[in-house]
Amino acid sequence: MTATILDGKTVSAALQDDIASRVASFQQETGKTPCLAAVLVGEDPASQVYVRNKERACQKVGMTSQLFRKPAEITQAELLELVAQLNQDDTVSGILVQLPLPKHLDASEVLDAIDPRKDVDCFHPSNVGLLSQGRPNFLPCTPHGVVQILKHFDLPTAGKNVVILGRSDIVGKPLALMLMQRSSETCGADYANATVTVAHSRTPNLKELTQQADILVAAIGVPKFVTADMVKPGAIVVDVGINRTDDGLCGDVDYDALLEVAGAVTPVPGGVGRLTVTMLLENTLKAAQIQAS
Ligand SMILES: Nc1nc(=O)c2c([nH]1)NC[C@@H]1CN(c3ccc(C(=O)N[C@@H](CCC(=O)O)C(=O)O)cc3)C=[N+]21
Repeated sequence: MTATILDGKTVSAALQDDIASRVASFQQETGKTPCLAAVLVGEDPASQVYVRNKERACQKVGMTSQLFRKPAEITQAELLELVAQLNQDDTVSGILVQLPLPKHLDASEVLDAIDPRKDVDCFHPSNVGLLSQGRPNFLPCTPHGVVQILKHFDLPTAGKNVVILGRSDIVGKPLALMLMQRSSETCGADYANATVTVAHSRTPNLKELTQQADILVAAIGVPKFVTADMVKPGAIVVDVGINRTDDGLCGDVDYDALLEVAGAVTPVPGGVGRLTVTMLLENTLKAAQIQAS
């Protein structure tokens, strides 16, 4: 078998066209332009790439973006002051504080300080709470990107066994919440109603578990962790990992080996990462709409 390649670039381009036309309508109706404020602390090279991709994507759909670059030595109080200022700024629709932050800073306190109406990452506890109750304000960007790829290729999750490797607050946990959802409130009934298992570093007999998965999502941050013997023939494999190794960028799955076993697989780069950025644009437009109403 040769797996279908779930190309995120096509999906992303189609969604960005749609977002661009809705940005244009929003501008006509309100005279305003959605604006993303990104805060980048320190010089982490991966973060610089991501933030640049986000700025470029904003431009592409007709939104504005403002980048606030701060030295790694910024204090907690100074960072909180910046967030407070962006909360107050009526020209700023969405606020993103790029993670990870330097160790001396308390990331939770900073993220909790973001106005929930501008929380385009969907990290604020009130937005996470609403998501868990099936009445989301925003959908978190990477999990929403995973769903958009599945949707584009007509791969519904309802009634499927989904195994998620990784329990992070950014990917594993919120994706599990979304896919186990009962009804159509989140991404539609076809993209909910899954039987979800979340596995992590303390899960025993991992291989027996992953072999049961109709849809396997890897979000653990270990290069090529998922090998061909862990995958049920014909399964859909979604690779959320982005690892910088000596051989270049690679995901959490052994992509080349999986092509022979899986039914479908997302590439890295050019897979989920593309959608993460696009769903951030979606949320920035949503934030602008919330604030305009
Ligand atoms: N507050 C916050 N929100 C985030 O959403 C957030 C974050 N912090 N910190 C880091 C992770 C990671 N992330 C990615 C963004 C873009 C690509 C992306 O553009 N990927 C492209 C290019 C990859 C590359 O060239 O490095 C691709 O996969 O094709 C990937 C990953 C957002 N994150």
